[in-house]
Amino acid sequence: MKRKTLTQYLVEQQRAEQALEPEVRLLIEVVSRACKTISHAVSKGALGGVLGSLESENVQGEVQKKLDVMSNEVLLEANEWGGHLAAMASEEMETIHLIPNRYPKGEFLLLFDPLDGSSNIDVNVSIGTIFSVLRAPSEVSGREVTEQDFLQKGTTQVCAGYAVYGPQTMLILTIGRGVVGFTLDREMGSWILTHDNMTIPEDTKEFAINMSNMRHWAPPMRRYIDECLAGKTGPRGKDFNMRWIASMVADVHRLLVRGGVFMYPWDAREPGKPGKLRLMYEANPMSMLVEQAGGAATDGHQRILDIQPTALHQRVGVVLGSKNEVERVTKYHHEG
Ligand SMILES: O=P(O)(O)OC[C@H]1O[C@](O)(COP(=O)(O)O)[C@@H](O)[C@@H]1O
Ligand SMILES: [Mg+2]
Ligand SMILES: [Mg+2]
Repeated sequence: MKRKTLTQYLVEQQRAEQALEPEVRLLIEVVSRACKTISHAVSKGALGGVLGSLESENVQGEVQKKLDVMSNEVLLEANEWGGHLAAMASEEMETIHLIPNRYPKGEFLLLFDPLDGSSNIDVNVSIGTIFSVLRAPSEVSGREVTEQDFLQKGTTQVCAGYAVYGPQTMLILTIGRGVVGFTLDREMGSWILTHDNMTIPEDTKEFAINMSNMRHWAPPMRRYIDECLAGKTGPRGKDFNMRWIASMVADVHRLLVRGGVFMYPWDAREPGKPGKLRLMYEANPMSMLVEQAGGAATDGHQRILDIQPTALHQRVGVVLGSKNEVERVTKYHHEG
């Protein structure tokens, strides 16, 4: 059986289903090409001179890795001239990146975490790129896009996805009609549709959380994990398994393939911050994918996609994955 390429899938969606605007199709193609370039650099590792850190810090005060900066540049460069975007925003840039005047402008906004899982780069563990596409508000025609234009709820995302650079390089995508996965065929240089309907089972026996933060969690979070750890003889009546890769892309990819619940909750290390992960270019795109796959995503209190952003680099607590587990964690937070 001949498998579909990403281009064939997108053209089909555009033609037969009227589910995809031509500009969004082209935009996805450009992002996917940039991810191929990043994947190539990742696979070269030390041979390509991409390992290690720079002297610089990003806006979040995190030391930048060479690959963080390189991936950011690849995405900016690839998307600048396509004519589909009004502006871009990235984890690695303090403020938004306007499309230079020498290029045509479009009506979409692209947000990305160019390299997710930075702490795993040098140790050869799966990392990725996360992206989200919004429509620029209609009033922007005739004026410059501002940061405010990006501050839209996750429910307004036009599409979202990620590339995971692991044993295989894959691109996982939603255009609001389920979740599909493509595997990079390196010889052909093509993304091939290999996972045509990714779904997350409602129940699971696997959780992902950084347990080293346990003493800092809020009581509802501790309650949930304590109950999981109690296993068969505890209140849940079953044994749980735990995984923590420390690359959100790889952890979310696992639960899109076999279910599970992923959590990076608020903790008391920095009580003023709602969480570690970023709403606009980590939590929102992943929440759209998870919901489209039949799962759920909350910040422990409310649906992530319903949160009204107030800042580009806003952080958020994250609980996402198998629906019944996410609902349980959220219920424990409501009970206090
Ligand atoms: O090291 P920790 O605290 O467990 O954090 C791991 C989390 O941090 C992140 O690496 C943050 O992403 P960046 O690498 O893009 O900053 C997530 O991918 C991951 O879930
Ligand atoms: Mg990240
Ligand atoms: Mg990153």
